[in-house]
Amino acid sequence: MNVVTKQDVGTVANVLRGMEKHGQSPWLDFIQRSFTANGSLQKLVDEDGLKGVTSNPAIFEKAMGYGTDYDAQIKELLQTEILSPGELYERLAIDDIRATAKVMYPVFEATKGLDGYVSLEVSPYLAFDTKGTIEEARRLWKTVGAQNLMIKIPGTHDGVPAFQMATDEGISVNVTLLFSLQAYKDVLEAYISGLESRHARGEDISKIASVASFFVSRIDGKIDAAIDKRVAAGDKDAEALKALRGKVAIANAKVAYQHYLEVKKSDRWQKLAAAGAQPQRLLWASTGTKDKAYSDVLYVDELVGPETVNTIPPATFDAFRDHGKLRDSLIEDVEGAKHVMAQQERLGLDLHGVTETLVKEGCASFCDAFDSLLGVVARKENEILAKKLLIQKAELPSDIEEAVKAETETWRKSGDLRKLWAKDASVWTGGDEGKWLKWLDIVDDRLAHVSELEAFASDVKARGFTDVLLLGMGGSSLGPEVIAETFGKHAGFPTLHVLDSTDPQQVKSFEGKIDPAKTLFIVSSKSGGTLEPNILKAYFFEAAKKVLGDKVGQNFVAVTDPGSHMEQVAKGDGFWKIFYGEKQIGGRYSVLSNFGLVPAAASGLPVRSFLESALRSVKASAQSVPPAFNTAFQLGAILGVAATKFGRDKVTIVASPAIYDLGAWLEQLLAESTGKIGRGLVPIDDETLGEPAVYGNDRVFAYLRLTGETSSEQDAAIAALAKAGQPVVTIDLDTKEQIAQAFFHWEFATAVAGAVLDIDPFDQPDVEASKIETKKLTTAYNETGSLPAETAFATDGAFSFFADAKNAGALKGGDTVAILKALFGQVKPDDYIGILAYVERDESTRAWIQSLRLRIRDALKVATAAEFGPRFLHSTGQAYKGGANNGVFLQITADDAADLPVPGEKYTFGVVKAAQARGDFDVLAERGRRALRVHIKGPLDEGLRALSSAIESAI
Ligand SMILES: O=C(CO)[C@@H](O)[C@H](O)[C@H](O)[C@H](O)COP(=O)(O)O
Ligand SMILES: O=C[C@H](O)COP(=O)(O)O
Repeated sequence: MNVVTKQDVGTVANVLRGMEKHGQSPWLDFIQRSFTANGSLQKLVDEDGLKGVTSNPAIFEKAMGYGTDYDAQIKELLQTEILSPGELYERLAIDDIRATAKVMYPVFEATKGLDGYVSLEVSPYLAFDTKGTIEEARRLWKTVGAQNLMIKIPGTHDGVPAFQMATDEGISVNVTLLFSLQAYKDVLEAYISGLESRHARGEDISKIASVASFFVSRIDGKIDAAIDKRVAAGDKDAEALKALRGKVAIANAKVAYQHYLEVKKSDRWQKLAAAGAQPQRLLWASTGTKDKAYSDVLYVDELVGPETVNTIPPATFDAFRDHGKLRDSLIEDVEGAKHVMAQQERLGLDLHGVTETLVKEGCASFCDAFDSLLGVVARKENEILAKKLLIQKAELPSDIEEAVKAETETWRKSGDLRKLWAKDASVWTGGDEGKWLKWLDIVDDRLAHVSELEAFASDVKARGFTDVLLLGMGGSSLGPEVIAETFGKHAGFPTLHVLDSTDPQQVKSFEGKIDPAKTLFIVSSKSGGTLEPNILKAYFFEAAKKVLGDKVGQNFVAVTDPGSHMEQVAKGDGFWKIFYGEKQIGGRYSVLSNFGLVPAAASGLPVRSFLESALRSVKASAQSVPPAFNTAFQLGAILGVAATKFGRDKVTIVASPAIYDLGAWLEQLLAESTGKIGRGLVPIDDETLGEPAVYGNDRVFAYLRLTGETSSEQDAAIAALAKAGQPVVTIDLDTKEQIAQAFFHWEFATAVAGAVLDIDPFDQPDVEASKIETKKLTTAYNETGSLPAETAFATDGAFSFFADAKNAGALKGGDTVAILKALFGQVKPDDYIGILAYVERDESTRAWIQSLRLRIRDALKVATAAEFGPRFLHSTGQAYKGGANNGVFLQITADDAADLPVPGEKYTFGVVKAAQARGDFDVLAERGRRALRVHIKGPLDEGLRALSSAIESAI
């Protein structure tokens, strides 16, 4: 806009100034930071008599989306605050609006509140949301805090009630996106009603200003196009149609203005006017000429009239200054305008339909502009924050990449990410998903209460505990385990151990690691009813009581949901503290709630900065981030699309050695969330990478890479896989602390993948099924003193083989190698093999299972899962039973060298573990899975060695 050139001064500005004499105020449909800052806006006020400014999402997109005007402030804000792109945009926009309001304030004062306004629009995403609109209008009104502000609200069916409420509350509003006479009438009615209700309460109505932004040129754009089409098609009314070209928009505006004049005369209005009310002026918007065949000032020249505003885009402003003409055009030939309106109707141009379409398109195009604006802000934010955020890189074959792009665009158009944040279950199956989404807000919530956790940490330190032993399963143990394994011991704090097994040997080993008198026990169970933490609590409580006597409870802390059985137990047993979880968060999404934070604090992890790191991830996935820029969404879309459209359902998790245990947490999240109703993602964790040749076409590789401590073998293997055309997503963590970000990132991605898979990612129906089977068996044991008898279908030396009738039939029998051959012979390409070992999980068994799985993978070229029972029952077990039937399972049980009693029960830990294995197998069989159980008699290490060599011979 050439407003600052010298020769313009005092010469050609008069036509704009002259508008005032005709009762019309020229406003500017434009905002830009540099334009305000360098005095250009002031110059328009001084020289052209500019009386107001409007903005909209498209205007801010142009202002912020290009150039560097805002970069310095973005950097400055991000240095001290953790903001989402939406929050960042708002801060920038509000500063612009405030600066503009300051420039316009003298006009506001001089015109006694008639002019001098600057408009700020509510988020375009709220155009069909009354509640959201009024809330945002209130918030923006308060935050900007300028008398000469107008909040812009779209005049949609849902916007109008919000506008009425805002008026009633004393907020000045610019109602935008008005195209039809009827919509305008509704808006004026709402304005009057809003003023009336406020006046009836005795409140001042004289300070409220309002304009109704009636869009002009877009009407001609649509109507003219329809005319041209019909004329080209040889319409019989071609001449009459041609005569309407470029006429309907102005006629429509003139007729609307007549309505304004009539209402002003009404008694209703007169009463309000007497009480000091200001009329709601019509504001002509969309007044830039689009059709080059018309005058470039058509929609200014032809709409001049008293008590109106024209918000003019910069180029039109310049053009009007140069060659605009002033006359009272608005009230000229009103009959002619009515005739045009009647003609368009007679000729079937359907102005009604056109205006409805224009409202929808107008809302959609403001959303598009806002998406693009927020995308730019998100990109700038990512560039500035750089390594403070996880950095995700996807290397995808082109067909998957295209499909992910299409999925992204579907989500952008549907606004489903905003629905996800609004906890709208329609994003998934429309079931009760909305009740399980508190994890979206938990980081903010915990940060607000972080001082409680910090106080707990100092108390733990002060009490001088040497160890913390957490007793829990799945969602209650895996997050704490990642924290323990990743961060190790913090100086001055106890060492954190996590016990999630009923294997008697494993329980004993943990008991051996601690001194109960100097140990803080954290009993962790969301439901409070899970068997394992209850019996582990019973065991260690009794053990600790032996040394601590009546004070034993003081060494125990519970983390549980309010009202649970565990809460009662903790109260009854005089636990030192009870920390509560959130009922609206499922176990596997609970790591950033007290379930992860309490053990983290107890072990000395600085929870505040951990949570602040997590908050960065929350903000990076916020509802304001368009899907293309939301990396957690992208991850979820890749996993969902790769599984549903390309048969790549095995998510192979690779993690740098220092953060290796993230995979254990992640496999629960992915498997339990998605593996159900015959579909889902199968996580493959900790399977050392091989040559590209050992993989089929059923995988996606997710590489969690700690940049300072990478493994060159992993890097090379991943590079080779990407080169070979395997889909690879690499997520770089700059610090270990960023596992906090990874937690939220993956939770969000999993929720998205669940939506793509069209499942409920928050239930776990099949985990419950095996819990029920186990319960039946332990109850039977308590009643009869033994587990129900079972018969092996074959035995061979130290091995006995068990299966249901169908599996036993398929495996036939014979010696160990023959049976194993029959089992592995059933494996097809794209299947996976699960080794499910109910033995102590220690270094040597982990090394054993790892080497076995790799031999199987390399021989059969299928994915392998290496799991320990009963731990995996609360994790991947869900997918094995509920997901696709593409798993082949070898369950391993063994005689326990020694057993341990469970205080207060007839059954022992060994019995529980046996019941769990049998319950697990029964459900696998019942779900038609290919499965075999091998039981090892005698010394475990010998049995495992013999089993390995038999498997070696069988594959
Ligand atoms: O509604 C107001 C002012 O109240 C304007 O900012 C309005 O949004 C703009 O005039 C239009 O969006 C511009 O429309 P167009 O020139 O793109 O058709
Ligand atoms: O993943 C959850 C486990 O099944 C444990 O559940 P819980 O925390 O209710 O004891």
